[in-house]
Amino acid sequence: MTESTTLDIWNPGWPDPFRPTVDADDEYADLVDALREVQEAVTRSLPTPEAAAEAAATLREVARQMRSHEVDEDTQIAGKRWDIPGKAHALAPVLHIDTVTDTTATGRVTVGRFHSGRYAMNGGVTPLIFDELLARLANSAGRPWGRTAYLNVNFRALAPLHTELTVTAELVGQEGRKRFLRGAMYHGDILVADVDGLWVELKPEQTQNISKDLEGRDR
Ligand SMILES: CCCCC/C=C\C/C=C\C/C=C\C/C=C\CCCC(=O)SCCNC(=O)CCNC(=O)[C@H](O)C(C)(C)COP(=O)(O)OP(=O)(O)OC[C@H]1O[C@@H](n2cnc3c(N)ncnc32)[C@H](O)[C@@H]1OP(=O)(O)O
Repeated sequence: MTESTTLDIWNPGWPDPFRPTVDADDEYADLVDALREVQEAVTRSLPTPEAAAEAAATLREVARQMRSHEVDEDTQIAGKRWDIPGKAHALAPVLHIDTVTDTTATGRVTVGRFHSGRYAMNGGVTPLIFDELLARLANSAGRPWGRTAYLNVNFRALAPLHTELTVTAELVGQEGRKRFLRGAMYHGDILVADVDGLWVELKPEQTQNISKDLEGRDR
């Protein structure tokens, strides 16, 4: 094994982003945690053909079970649990939102190899994290719902895996329906990425499909 491949073999001392704190009796959140664990474990593995075939059959069986509980998008839980990091959506990195004021928000995120480019966070994942925190701020403090119009992300340094990163967001201006936000991601003192984003307040006819999604939103 080369030195580079040993760098990212699972280390029990790393923070574990795949098991966020949820109530033990919160079965749905636990299901999504389990799915995150599968995503990470599959990503990290090189199973034998037999083991791969066995795992594929097991996963297809789980998919079959879940299809028997299928609901429409208004009713699904994935992505709508505002009360837990990652909102119970297995693709989204588990972002812990610590503070949201009228004009600022902060959070923490740790990603593993599922979200890796190569030994660092994939460049498509960074905007997902910014979108989550900046959107939460853009739409907080009683502001009517707005939609992301742009997110201009600058990648300043590699974002390490298995390491807690801090994320900040700030509302820097408002002009009519437009809300301008800025955000940054840090590894310790190192600026990893920053972002400029625009949220545009929706017109009444644009909100028809989302009112149900907003139920349970804390702010
Ligand atoms: C994969 C991981 C997933 C994790 C998922 C987790 C959860 C998800 C699940 C459930 C979610 C739960 C709740 C969420 C509920 C709903 C919301 C989700 C929202 C999104 O996830 S969203 C996705 C990305 N988002 C889009 O899909 C936007 C597509 N787009 C549009 O919907 C329109 O485009 C819109 C509305 C943005 C504007 O359209 P409009 O017609 O209302 O606005 P209009 O033209 O009047 O412009 C007004 C003024 O904004 C300026 N302006 C507009 N756009 C600009 C731009 N790009 N650059 C510079 N300026 C711009 C104009 O220049 C004008 O400026 P001025 O007034 O000064 O002239």
